[in-house]
Amino acid sequence: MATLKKKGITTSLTQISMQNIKVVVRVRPITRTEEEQNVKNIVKCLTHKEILMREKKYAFDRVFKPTASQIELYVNVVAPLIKDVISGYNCTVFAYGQTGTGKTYTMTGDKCSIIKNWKEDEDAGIIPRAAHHIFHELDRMKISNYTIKVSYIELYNEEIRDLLSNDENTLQLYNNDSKGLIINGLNEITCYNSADVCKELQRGILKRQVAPTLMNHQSSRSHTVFTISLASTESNIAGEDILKYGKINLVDLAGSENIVKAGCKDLRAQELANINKSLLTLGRVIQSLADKNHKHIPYRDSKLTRILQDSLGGNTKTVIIATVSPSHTSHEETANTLEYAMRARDIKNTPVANEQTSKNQLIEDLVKEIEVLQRDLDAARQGTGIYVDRVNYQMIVDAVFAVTGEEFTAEEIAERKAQRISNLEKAMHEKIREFERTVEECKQQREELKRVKTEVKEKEYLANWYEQYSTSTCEEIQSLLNATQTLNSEKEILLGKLENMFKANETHVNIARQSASAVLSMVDKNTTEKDGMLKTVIEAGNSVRAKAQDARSIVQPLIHNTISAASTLNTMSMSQNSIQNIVEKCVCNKIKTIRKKFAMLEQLKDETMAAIPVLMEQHRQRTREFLDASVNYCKRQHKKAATYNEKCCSYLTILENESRDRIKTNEETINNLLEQIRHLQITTEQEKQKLTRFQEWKAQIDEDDAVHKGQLESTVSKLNEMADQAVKDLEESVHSTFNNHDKRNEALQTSISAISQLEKELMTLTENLDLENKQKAVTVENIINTSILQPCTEIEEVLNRLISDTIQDVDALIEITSSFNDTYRKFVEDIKETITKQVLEKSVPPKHAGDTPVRTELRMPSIGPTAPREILLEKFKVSLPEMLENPEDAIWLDSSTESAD
Ligand SMILES: Nc1ncnc2c1ncn2[C@@H]1O[C@H](COP(=O)(O)OP(=O)(O)OP(=O)(O)O)[C@@H](O)[C@H]1O
Repeated sequence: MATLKKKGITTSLTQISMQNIKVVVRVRPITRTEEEQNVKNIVKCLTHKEILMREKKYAFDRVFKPTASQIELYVNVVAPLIKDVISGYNCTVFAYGQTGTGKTYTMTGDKCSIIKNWKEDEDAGIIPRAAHHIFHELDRMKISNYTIKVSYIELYNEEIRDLLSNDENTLQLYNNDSKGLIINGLNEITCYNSADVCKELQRGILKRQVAPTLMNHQSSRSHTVFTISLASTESNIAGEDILKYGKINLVDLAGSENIVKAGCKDLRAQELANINKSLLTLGRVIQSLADKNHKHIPYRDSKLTRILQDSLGGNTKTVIIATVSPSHTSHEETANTLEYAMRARDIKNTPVANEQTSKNQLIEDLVKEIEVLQRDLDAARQGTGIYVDRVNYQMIVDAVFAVTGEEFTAEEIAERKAQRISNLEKAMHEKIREFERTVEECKQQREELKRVKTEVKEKEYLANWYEQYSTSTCEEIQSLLNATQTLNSEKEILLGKLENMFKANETHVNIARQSASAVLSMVDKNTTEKDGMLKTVIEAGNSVRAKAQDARSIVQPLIHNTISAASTLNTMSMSQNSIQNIVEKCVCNKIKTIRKKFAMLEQLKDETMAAIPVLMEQHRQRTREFLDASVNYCKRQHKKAATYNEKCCSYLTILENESRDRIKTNEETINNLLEQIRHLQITTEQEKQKLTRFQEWKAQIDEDDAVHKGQLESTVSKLNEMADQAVKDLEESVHSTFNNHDKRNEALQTSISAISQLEKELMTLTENLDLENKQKAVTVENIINTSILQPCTEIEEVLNRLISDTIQDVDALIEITSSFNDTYRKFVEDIKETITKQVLEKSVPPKHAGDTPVRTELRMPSIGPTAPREILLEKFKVSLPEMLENPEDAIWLDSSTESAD
C-alpha cells in the first residue's frame, strides 16, 4: 500500500509562508515536417521571462527558447527542488501542453537511457537526471541512511494502472484520514542507484499507452506520474534518530489539444470523454484555485485532480512546465496553453516539510492515540448507545469549536460523537492491526538484522580479502607493467644507441681504412718514386699504421661493446617477450579471476546494500580509503618512475658524454692522422721541390764546372800556346842570345816578365776559381744543411754524398791545381837549375875572338815517366818566367843531348 500524502497523525508539519506555484514555458523548435510545410513562427521569446504571441505578451517565471538545452531547463527548474526533497518536502513537476510540443521529451528525454552524470548528459530528461541528482546529492551530503523508492502510475480513461506491476489490474484510490490519499496495491520499488531508477522508468514506459496522432507519431494518451520518494534518517545531537520523508512527483500529462483535431479518430467516445474530463477538471481546479473568491475546488471530479490535489493549492512545492509549439498552425492550442499557464501562476501553495520526527516521538504519538481510543472503548463497553470518554468528549468539543466557532446541541454532539467513535473504532482496529503487523515486522527485521549482521561479517571478511588481493594483484600488475615499460624504453634507447654506434663505428672504420690506405698508397708511391724518402715514409707509414692500429684498438672495443650490447639487447628483448607473455597470461588470468570475484562480490554487494545501508557507507568509506591509498600509491609510483627516469636520464647523459668523448677522441685521432698525412704530403711536396732545386743547382754547378773546366782548358791551351810561343821565342831568343847575348838577355827578360805576368793571371784565376768553388760548396752545404738534412735523413745522406763528391771534386781540383803548382814550381826550379847550369857551363865566353860559340841544347827537366805532356807543358810554362828571370838558374840542355821524353 502506498501513500501520496505524508503520515498525518505521526508527523507534525512546520508551516512555511504561502508561495505561488512556479510556471515556466518551453517553446519547442520547429520540426522538419513543419519546415517542409513552411509553417510560420508566431512565438517570440522576448526575454527569459516574457513571451510574445500574436502581439500578446505573457510573463512567466521563466521562458525557455527553442534552443534551450535539457540541462539548462533542469538546472533552472528542477535542480532547486532536489534539496527540498532531501529536506522532507513534497515536490511536483508537471508538463502540460498540446500534443507533440515536447512534454515527454522534457520529462523523460528521447532516449531515456541510463545516465552517468546529471550535469553532463545532453539528452536526458528530467526524470533520469533527477534520479542521478538525488543520489549524487545524498552522497555529497554524506547521508548514508536512506531508502529511495519509485512508483510509476498511468491514468488512462479514468483508470489507474501500475506501470511497474506485472499484472494489468487497475488500482483503486481512497482517502485515509491519517494517511491521506491511498492508491491501493501500488508497487513501490526500492532503488539503490540512479541506474535502478532509470531501469524502472524504462520498464514503465514500455507499458504506457501510446497511439499515433497527426501531430505526434507516438502520442501519449495517458497521464503518468513517476514518483521518487525518499526516507532518510539522521541522528540529532541527543543521539535520537530523525526521520525525514520527501518525494518528487514527475507528471507527464496527455496532450491538452482538441483530440479530434489531433487526429485520434479511433478513440471510443468514453475514452475521449475521460481524457478530456481529466484535463478539463484540471483546468477548472486551476481556475478555482486562481480565483480567490471561489470556495469549492473540484478536486474530486477526476482522478487526475485527486492525485494532484496536494500539488495544487496544497503543501507541495509545484512547478508547471507549459510546452508550446511555435507554429502558426497550433496558434489556438498555444494560446490556450499560455492562458492556462498564466492562470496557474496565481495558485498559491503552502509548502511544508514533513517535520523531522524521531522514532521515540512516533511511538509516543501512537501510544497516545491508542490511549484515547482505549478510553472511548471502555466508555462504550460500560453503557448502551455510543459513549465517549469525558476527556475525549471535551477535546472533541474544543476542536469543533476551534474550527467552526459554533456550539452544538447535545444531540448533535452525540450524533457526531457516535460518528466519530465509530470512525475511531475503525481507526483503532486498524491501528491495532498495524501495530501488530509492525511488531511482527520488527521481529522479522530483528532476525533479518541478525542474519544480515553475520552476512556483513562474512562480506566484510571477503571484502577485506578482496581488497588485499586486488591491491596485491594491482601492485603486481603495475610493477610488471612498469618493468615492461622500462624494458621497452631501455630497449628503444639501446637500439637507438646501437644504431648510432654502428653508424659512428662504420664511419670511423671507413675513415681509418681510407686514411690507412691513402697513407699506404702514398707510402708505396713515395717508396717507388723516391728511394731516398723510403725510410722517412716507411717511418711515417709505420706511425700512421700505429695510429691506425690505435684507432682500430679504439674502434674494436667499441665494436665489441656494440656486439655485446646487441646480444644483451637480444637477450633483453627475449626476456621482455617472455615477461610480456607471462604478464599477459597473468593479467588475463587475474582479470578473469577478478571479474569472477567481482561478479560474485557485486552480487554479494547488492544483497548487502539491500540489507544494510550502513554497510554501504562503510564500504564507501573503505572504497574511498582504498581509492585514496591507490591514488597515493599511484603518486608514489609516479614519484618512483620520475626518480627512475631521472636516473635513466643521468645514465643516458653519461653514456652520451662517453660516446661523445669517444667520438671526439676518434675524430681527433683521425684529424691528427689526416693532419700528419697532409703534413707528410706538404713535406713530400717540399722535398720534391727541394730536390728539383737541388737538381737545378747541381746542373748549375755542373754547368759552372764545365765552364770552369772550359775556362781552365782554354787557359791551359792558351798557356800551352803561350808556352809554345815562349819556347819558340825562347829558342829564338836563345838563338838570338847565341847571336846577341844582350839581345837574348833582353828577350829572355821580356819572356820571363810575360810568363810571370801570365803566372800571376793564372794564379788570380786559380784563386778566383778556388774562391768561387768554396763559396758554391758553402752554399750547397748550407742548402743541404738547411733544406735536406732536417726532414729527410736519406736525402741528407744523398746530399752529403753529393756534397762530399762535390767537395772531393773540388778538392781534387784544388789538389790538382796545387800539385800542378808544385810540379810547375819544381819544373821551373828544375828548368832554372838546368838553365843556370847550362848557362854557366855553355855560356863560357869564347876564349878567343872569332870563335864560334858552341851551340848548346836546352834540355827539359824530367818529371817522371808518368807525367803527361800537358802537365809538363804547364810545369814548363809556370817555371819558364822564373827561368827567364834567373837565367843563371835555368837548366839548359845540351844541343847534343836528346830529350829523354
Ligand atoms: N525542445 C525540444 N527540442 C528538440 N526536440 C523536441 C523538443 N521538444 C519536442 N521535441 C521533439 O518533438 C517530438 C514530439 O515530442 P513529445 O513526444 O515529447 O511531445 P509530447 O508533448 O509528449 O506529445 P504527446 O502529448 O502527444 O505525447 C519528439 O520527437 C521530440 O524529440
